[in-house]
Amino acid sequence: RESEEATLRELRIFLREVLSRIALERKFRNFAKAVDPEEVPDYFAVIKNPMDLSTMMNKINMHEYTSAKDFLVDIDLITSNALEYNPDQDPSDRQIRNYACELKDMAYAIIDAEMDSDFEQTCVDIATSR
Ligand SMILES: Cc1noc(C)c1-c1cc(NS(=O)(=O)c2ccccc2)cc(C(=O)O)c1
Repeated sequence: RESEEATLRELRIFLREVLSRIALERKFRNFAKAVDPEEVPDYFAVIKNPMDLSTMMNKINMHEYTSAKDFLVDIDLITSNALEYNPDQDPSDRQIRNYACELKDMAYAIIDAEMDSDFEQTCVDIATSR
């Protein structure tokens, strides 16, 4: 229905705005693009489901998110991948883990504060009705 398309359009506009705010932060620069196998040769042997902010922007534009919940699944993946690939005590592992946790917290905080729960439920209902 037209109104359903209007609702999903509004969701995409909101999710692009959330991603844009996150991607502005310098501390999240290593999550902005896919890990480069030239830079991190064994990454894709360890991490089976890579995810990054630019891939998420592409997924928004491909209409692959039908609710904020779907969007947060990929945010969680960015974070869990960073924790999995960078588990050691050394400062560089610890720093990327901290930034990954801050990215997750920022995404959840924005959505909890700015996403109307009725709007989210409407999005979920549209997805389940399809
Ligand atoms: C992400 C990520 N997950 O595990 C690790 C380890 C990283 C990660 C990846 C890179 N280099 S990269 O070429 O793949 C890249 C650069 C800029 C944006 C996105 C990726 C550098 C660093 C770093 O700390 O300097 C960390």
